[in-house]
Amino acid sequence: MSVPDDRPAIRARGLTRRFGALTAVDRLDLEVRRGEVYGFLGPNGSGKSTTIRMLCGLLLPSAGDIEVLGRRIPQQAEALKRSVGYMTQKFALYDDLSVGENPLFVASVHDLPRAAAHARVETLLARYWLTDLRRQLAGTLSGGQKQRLALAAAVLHEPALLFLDEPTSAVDPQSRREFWDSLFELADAGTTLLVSTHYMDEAERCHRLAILDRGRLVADGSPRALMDGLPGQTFLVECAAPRAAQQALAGAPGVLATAQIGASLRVLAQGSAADAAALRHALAASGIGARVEPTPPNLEDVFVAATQRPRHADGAAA
Ligand SMILES: Nc1ncnc2c1ncn2[C@@H]1O[C@H](COP(=O)(O)OP(=O)(O)OP(=O)(O)O)[C@@H](O)[C@H]1O
Repeated sequence: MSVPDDRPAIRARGLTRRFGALTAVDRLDLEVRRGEVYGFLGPNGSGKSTTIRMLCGLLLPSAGDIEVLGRRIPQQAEALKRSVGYMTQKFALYDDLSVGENPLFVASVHDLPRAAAHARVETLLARYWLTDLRRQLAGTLSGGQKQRLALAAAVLHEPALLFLDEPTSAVDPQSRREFWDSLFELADAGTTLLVSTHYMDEAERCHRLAILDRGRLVADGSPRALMDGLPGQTFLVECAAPRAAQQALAGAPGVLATAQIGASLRVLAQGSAADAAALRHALAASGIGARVEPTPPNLEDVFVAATQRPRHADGAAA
């Protein structure tokens, strides 16, 4: 199905999903352009999977409007089946079918003619480095190999739009990088991708992304725009006791957010209210000697600021 050029691949307005008393997704507005790699970043339970499942037509919204590839969801979800692919962190293929048999089975579900199915499966096994493993049972593959096979199955019917829900959470760093190279190959060929992740380096690779927190969209834009739009100044604090330093700075004037990264601490502070000297002073008052230097903001800072501030604002820590 072709989509008119001027229409986004995904548009959602006021998207909401309640489970009993819990509002898992809260009045979400979203727009994903055609051909872009769009990221969903958020803490555990922030509503990423629930949103993706509603956009795919797998879960009914409690409220709101969704349009995907020009079709209204959930009303026209059936008509979208052929244009959309879906892949989750959980391996959804058959452990006791081989690497070659799994995508052939998926092809039969999509009613692909036999000869075309065989040709397509060969192409995909080669593209995702699975040809030599074709006779191996899927259940015996490594995490990275399983994800490549799952990707092959998800794109078998050449969907215009692919949803990926934390696709790399069970794979090693090198496999994660290779997997993302494959995602960009798909995007270069015109596929729109919406991918949720916990990993900052993956989010940074997206063309644009949305940060979710407790079901709400708390920031969206390109990684660059989000970093440039961060209010205040970021500081790197290096000291022997970063945890104690974090506690000492938590209530200090002008400090918006803090996050311990390895042995150091990143601090987001309001421009005029706190500079390096003021932070050093606040630390010294708690008996902590530290090196404090301004540092360029990164996506982690954006994430911490976006997901910490509302908690301070309304006092409703999850
Ligand atoms: N079927 C369900 N019934 C009741 N509550 C649910 C259901 N599905 C999700 N939730 C709740 O909705 C909230 C959002 O969950 P969701 O899985 O969408 O978050 P997530 O951001 O994908 O989390 P994670 O990163 O851990 O996968 C959570 O509090 C979760 O417990």
